[in-house]
Amino acid sequence: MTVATPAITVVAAIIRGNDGRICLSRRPDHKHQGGRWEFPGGKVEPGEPLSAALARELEEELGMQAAISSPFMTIAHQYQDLHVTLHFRDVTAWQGEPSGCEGQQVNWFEIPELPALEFPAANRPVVTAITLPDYLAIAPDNLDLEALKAGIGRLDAARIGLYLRQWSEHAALPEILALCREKGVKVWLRASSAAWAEQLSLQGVFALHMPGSVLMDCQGRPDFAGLVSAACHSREALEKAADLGLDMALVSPVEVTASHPDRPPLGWQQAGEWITGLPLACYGLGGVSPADLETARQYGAIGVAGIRAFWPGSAPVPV
Ligand SMILES: Nc1nc2c([nH]c(=O)n2[C@@H]2O[C@H](COP(=O)(O)OP(=O)(O)OP(=O)(O)O)[C@@H](O)[C@H]2O)c(=O)[nH]1
Ligand SMILES: [Mg+2]
Repeated sequence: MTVATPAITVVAAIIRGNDGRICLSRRPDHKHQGGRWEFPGGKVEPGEPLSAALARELEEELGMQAAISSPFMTIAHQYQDLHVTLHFRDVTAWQGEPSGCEGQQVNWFEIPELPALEFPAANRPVVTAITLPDYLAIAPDNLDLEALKAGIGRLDAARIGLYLRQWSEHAALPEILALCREKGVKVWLRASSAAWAEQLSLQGVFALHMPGSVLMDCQGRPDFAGLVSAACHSREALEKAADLGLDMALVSPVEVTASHPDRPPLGWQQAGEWITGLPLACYGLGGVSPADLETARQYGAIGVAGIRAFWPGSAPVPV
């Protein structure tokens, strides 16, 4: 017999300082998930808008006022004793200096420090998502090596990652990865099979990306030290990616694309219904551009991806 556990809705803040650091607090020992670092926040009251709930919690817990927030990611998680729906929101403007009004420890951390901290189990996907770029550029097919290298040189590495769809078996791959490392560009590399992914020991690959067919054949999370993503065109594929414990998904096609004009698009509404709550950092792909980031966030994706609108052909992409 399964016993229903209580279910709560929580809103939590990703407080981003001007210097790029993130403000976290430590949960008091006696509370649920006590002693772990958390994104400050708390329970949403019935009928309360999420933004108002977050502003209230931040005033109560950290003494900061008029915090303006926007959606980043929603995760539903079943603890042994509690079901939580966590709405994580970005906070970039506020008044007052955050401090521990309830006696809790408060600290600012650099983003690369976050994955090593101890968080509640539900937080793993949002911590990963915070380390990811907002945009993912897919290198166009059939580029020659010089054009690829020139484009890499023009990528704004702080905001755009690079998916190499055609270069996994190319002799110049080590050279390309070395260039990306030098430029600080995070690289997603196509996994041609799950077995291939497991044999991979390339330096400097940030993430493995599995096409939909590879995901369907995959029996477990590939044994790869970096992050793993998958192409998902259905709710079932997203659930499989989540069940395998993957980190990310490229969800497509969100809109009609020039390359597949006959393929019916999902639309953001449908994509959002599939994505919201899953423990995966999702990028919307297909007929989208960098200007769609805010829309993507409204519907539960953390970023947007594509070829034409993202790849810097002869000039940097404005983001
Ligand atoms: N604030 C916050 N809560 C989280 C995070 N991750 C996570 O699983 N939770 C869970 O979500 C719930 C949040 O409730 P809370 O204890 O902060 O609620 P609250 O501020 O309203 O406190 P109160 O019940 O003492 O009034 C807890 O069960 C907590 O374990 C997180 O990053 N931030
Ligand atoms: Mg709280």
